[in-house]
Order: sequence, then C-alpha cells, then structure tokens
Amino acid sequence: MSEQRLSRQEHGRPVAPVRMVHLGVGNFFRAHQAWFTEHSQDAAEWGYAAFTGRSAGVADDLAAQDGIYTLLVREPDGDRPEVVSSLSAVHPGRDLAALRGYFASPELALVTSTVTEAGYRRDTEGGLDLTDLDVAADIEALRADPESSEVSTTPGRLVAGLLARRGADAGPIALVPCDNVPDNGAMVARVVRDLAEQVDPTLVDWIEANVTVVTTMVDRITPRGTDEDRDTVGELLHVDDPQVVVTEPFAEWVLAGEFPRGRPEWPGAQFVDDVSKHEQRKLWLLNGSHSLMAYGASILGHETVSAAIGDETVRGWVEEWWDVAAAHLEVDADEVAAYRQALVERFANSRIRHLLAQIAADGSQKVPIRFGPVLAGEVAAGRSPAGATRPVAAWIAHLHGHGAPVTDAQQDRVAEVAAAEPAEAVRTVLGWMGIDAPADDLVSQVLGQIAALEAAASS
Ligand SMILES: NC(=O)c1ccc[n+]([C@@H]2O[C@H](COP(=O)([O-])OP(=O)(O)OC[C@H]3O[C@@H](n4cnc5c(N)ncnc54)[C@H](O)[C@@H]3O)[C@@H](O)[C@H]2O)c1
Ligand SMILES: O=P(O)(O)OC[C@@H](O)[C@@H](O)[C@H](O)[C@H](O)CO
Repeated sequence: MSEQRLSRQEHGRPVAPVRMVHLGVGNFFRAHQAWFTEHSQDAAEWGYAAFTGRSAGVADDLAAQDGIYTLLVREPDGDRPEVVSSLSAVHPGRDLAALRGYFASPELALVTSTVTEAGYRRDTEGGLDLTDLDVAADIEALRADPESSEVSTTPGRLVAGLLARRGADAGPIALVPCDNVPDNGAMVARVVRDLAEQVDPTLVDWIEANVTVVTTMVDRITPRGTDEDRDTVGELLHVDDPQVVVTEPFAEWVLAGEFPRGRPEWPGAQFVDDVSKHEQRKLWLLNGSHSLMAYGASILGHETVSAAIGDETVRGWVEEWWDVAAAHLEVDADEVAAYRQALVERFANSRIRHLLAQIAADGSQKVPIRFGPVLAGEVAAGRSPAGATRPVAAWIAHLHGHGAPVTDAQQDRVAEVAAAEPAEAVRTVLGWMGIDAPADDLVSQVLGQIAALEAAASS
C-alpha cells in the first residue's frame, strides 16, 4: 500500500477563510455538511474549523494531510473517490483556546454539530441534565473562569464560545445542529440556554438577541469506514488515507431558520419555514426501519442492513411499520410511496456495509423518537397494529441479550429495563414513548412479540 498522504498543494486546494465551526468530526459530517460546502459555488469563501467530539485521533490524522480527506461515494457499479477540502483547520475538541478564538471573530457565521443524540446531555424531559457530572464540572469551571476554563461537553463548549463572542462584541451567529433528533434546533437552544442560565444569567438575554438556531433534517447513509476502504483509496488514488469516509450517492438537507451572518450556497439544500414534515418522513421511515432491523434482524442473525432487507420476514416487518407510520405523515401519498421505494433500493445496496450493531447503539435515545409519536397516535385512536408494536418488542428482546450487543449512553436505565419482569419492562418502555398506563391487551401483544423474537433467536 502507498505510504504517501494527501496534500493540499498536490491537489491544488487552497485554504478557505474560516467562517464556520463544526463540533464532532465524525463520518457523517465529512460526508454531508463538509461535502455540501465543498460543492458550493462560493466554497472559496467558506472554510470550516472542525473540532473532534472527544479524542484527538481524527484531528491528528487530518492535520497530517492538511485537513483534506477522501470521500468514497459507493455507487451501485463502483466507487467514486472525491477529495474534500472544506476543512481549513481541524482541532482536538479540548482545544478551547482555538474554539474561543473562532467564536470571537465577527467572520464566524455559523456553528454546525453532529455529536450524536447523547452528546447534548439532555435529561428525560429534554432539558440539560444537571445531574451529569461532566455538565456539573463545566458549569463550575465556566463560573470560576468564563474566559479560559477547560470544558468537556458540547453544551459547555457552545456556551464557552458564546461567552467569548459576547466578550468580543462579535455579533450574531447561527447554531445549526445536524443530528437525527426531532426539532434539533429547539434541542440545542434548550441545552445552551439551560447551561447559560447556570453560568451567567445575563448571557441568556445576549443569546436571545444574538443567536439564531436552525432546525435541520439531514440524510445520507454513512457507515463507519473499514481497513478495506482505506485499501480501496490506496488502489484508486495511490495515497494512504486513514480518514477515508464511505457514503452512498444520495444526500438530502432541509433547513429552517435564520443565518444572520450568511451561509454557503449549499447546492440542493432546501430552505423551508418548517422542517417537521420532512423530518418525520425521514426519522420514522428511514431511521425507524433502521432501528427495527438493528434489533429485530440482528436477532435473526443478520449483520448488515442490506442482508436484513433481503430477508423476506424482515422486509415484511419493515413494510408493516411503514404502512402504519405513513398514515401519520403530512407529506402526500405519492411522495411517501416514492420515498419507500427509494429506501428499499438504498438499504439493498450491498456495497454499503452498514452494520446493524452500529445502528443499535443508544436505543434509549432513539427508540422513543423513532416510534413513539406513531405508536402513541395509534393507541390514542384505539388501535395497536403489530407493525408499530414490533419495534418495541425487538428492542426489549435486544436488551434481554439477543442480537446486536447492547451499548447505550444511558446504561443504568436500559439495565433496569433488561432486569425487570417482562410486563413491567414493556410498561416502562411504553411510558417513555408517551403511553402511560397502557391497556393489558397492548402489553400482552408486545410480550407475545418478544417471545416470538426470542424463540426465533434460539432456533
Ligand atoms: N452516519 C449516518 O448515516 C448519519 C446520517 C444522518 C445523521 N447522522 C447523525 O450524525 C451524528 C454523528 O453520526 P456519525 O455517523 O458521524 O457518528 P461517528 O461515530 O462517526 O461520529 C460521532 C461524532 O460525535 C462525537 N461524539 C460522540 N459522542 C459524543 C459525546 N458524548 N460528546 C461529544 N461528542 C461526541 C464523536 O467524537 C464524533 O466526532 C449522529 O447524531 C447521527 O444522528 C448520521
Ligand atoms: O446515526 P444514528 O446513530 O442516529 O442512527 C443510525 C442510522 O439510522 C442513521 O445514521 C442513518 O444511516 C442516517 O440517518 C441516514 O441519513
């Protein structure tokens, strides 16, 4: 394999001025927001300073190749490598001096983030989790020293940056979360406000006057890369890129909100007044069926999305779930039908090796939002279709140790469900989905589905 690394000079990629910060340099950011920026007609004016979420590894690797990296777009008939150069600087997340420096610049227009659902440190009510020890440490540190303290959480870093911006009188800015969370703008607004209130109540007024929050729906299936992907880049481009990202051809971005200091001309992005109907379509149909397969199909022994959707039983579960969810969507029936058809094709792309175990992680954050509104709506209407209760059953069977391994940021909460008497576990999970005091028939139905899945696991 080649030992040569990518370099800006060799690829003729100039460094654009930093006008955007990103928190969480994961795979998705590099396949989506950074890629949309790369393809903007005004890309030369819009550079990203990107910060890792936790460890420094990605920053070190990217720094060694001038912030540029390969995106392998996995077309049905082959890989199309693209070199992406919109990251003008990459820093470890702990580099608070750099973060504060960017925020203090009037040139900084917006901050995107992809730190996973768990990274926003919310409690079960959606506010900032003040019992989280890292959150408590950030509050204490920022109170003691607003200008140069070390903070480790995403809300803490955002507030540290906003304090620096206020201090420099650098003007308005937009926060643009890009995680798969309904109403992600309101989510970020809430945790930032909650933390600011604890640190310095006068900052809350400044935020209201100067910070806009943009809500987004984001879509592009981007699994974690492998050593084989790195080898593929070696063969295609004759370079060693340890930070190659693999993604599908499809990409979608819908945004609602104000950008007081402008934004790149992201090609194909849609700017709307309200993202909710787009977000429900994507979160319930795509992410919902992903989670259903992550739990249910891994119990049947499948490892990847493409293998799962190729199994007639699993395909049937997915279609059943889609039938129920579709009735709750606000988009027209033709659009839903086309989206379902496209999803089957996207899922069946066996060249994208999307592991069910990756999707299964952090179910406590995902299951309620991906299935709760639809199931609660059905129950309120006096119905309990099997297609909408099976995902709950599959998750509980997964927590019982079947299928993909259990990893969850809220380990204690899910361990309690796993250890509970099964009917109690079902009631607890339904409660998290907004169904309090569920009828005995509903609980029995879920218990029957859990038993069937667990029997299939051991057969
Ligand atoms: N991968 C996809 O197909 C895809 C598609 C749409 C949206 N998303 C969203 O993008 C987000 C990131 O997904 P990804 O695929 O890039 O994952 P990833 O594992 O590649 O990257 C996750 C990033 O978040 C950071 N992070 C994780 N936990 C954190 C925490 N507790 N605090 C601070 N930072 C933390 C990590 O350091 C890393 O930078 C998720 O929220 C997901 O909903 C992903
Ligand atoms: O990224 P997560 O962990 O929130 O969810 C896993 C997948 O459902 C998700 O990454 C999808 O691939 C993505 O949302 C497609 O746009």
